[in-house]
Amino acid sequence: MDQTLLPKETVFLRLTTVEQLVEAIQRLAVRGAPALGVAGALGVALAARQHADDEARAQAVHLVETARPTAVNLARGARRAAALLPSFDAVLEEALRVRDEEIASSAEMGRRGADLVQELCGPGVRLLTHCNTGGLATVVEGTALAVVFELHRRGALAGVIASETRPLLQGARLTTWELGRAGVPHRLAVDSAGPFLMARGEVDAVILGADRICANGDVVNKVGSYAHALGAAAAGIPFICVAPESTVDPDTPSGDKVEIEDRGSAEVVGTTAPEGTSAVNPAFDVTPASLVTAIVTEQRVWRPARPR
Ligand SMILES: CSC[C@@H](O)[C@@H](O)C(=O)COP(=O)(O)O
Repeated sequence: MDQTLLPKETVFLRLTTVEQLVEAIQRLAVRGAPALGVAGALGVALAARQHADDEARAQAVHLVETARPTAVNLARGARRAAALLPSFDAVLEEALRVRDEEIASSAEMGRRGADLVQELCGPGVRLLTHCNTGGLATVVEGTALAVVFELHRRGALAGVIASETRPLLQGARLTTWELGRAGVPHRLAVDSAGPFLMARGEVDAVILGADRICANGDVVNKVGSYAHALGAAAAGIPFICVAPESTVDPDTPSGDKVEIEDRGSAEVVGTTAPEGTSAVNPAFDVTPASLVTAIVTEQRVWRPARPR
């Protein structure tokens, strides 16, 4: 589904070449870390079908792997599938396995995360989430939103505040769309309202996803996450990250080693600032492990802020 057109239009994309896939990833028609992992693996299947020549195929795989730099899932999914080249059938099978694993992980994260939120916050919980972490960003259900949906099914959720997520509004456009379809009570807030709403006692926990979790527990996620983490710490409420093991990157020791995608001026300046204004536009930020109450994966609940 072309995520840039939501919520106004639901248009399905049929991507048949590596170049089309890379373009869709770069303009965020396909986005979200686990979904990028699946897309990366499927992209290698496209490369296998498109190119008989080893060098051309390797170049196509490189294009897929590096389409966006921050979410570890993309390169990881592509490399996993590429290990089975040149067989198209074997690569496709592996790509579909990546997809199926993400579906299974979402279900398990939903259960584990909901148990944790209920343990930390009790009944009738009010959550704040950032960016979009539902089925659009994964395959089905999601990461942080899988927890939200599970809490809703359990009758344990009072409501969700979705923060807009400037500048591309994944929260305002996509999270509200997914919450609305699932019948989850929600309200939209501008990003900068988050810490104040927490200070005013309107939020019991912050819950969001990740694009990369470093070996020390630093969480790299959509820009704005760090401000919510600071707000949560000041308000004394939990800050919970939900992400599959495929987003945990033991090879990156800490957040300062991660390449943060800068998406350039145009999408920030838009039509509001004077023509010619240049912008700084990091798409992600780093929340230090010391501010993270818990990281929930399909396998464990990791509390990186606690001394080991
Ligand atoms: C389950 S997705 C978690 C993250 O990938 C999500 O929070 C995020 O930051 C996505 O960024 P995006 O730039 O929209 O791809």
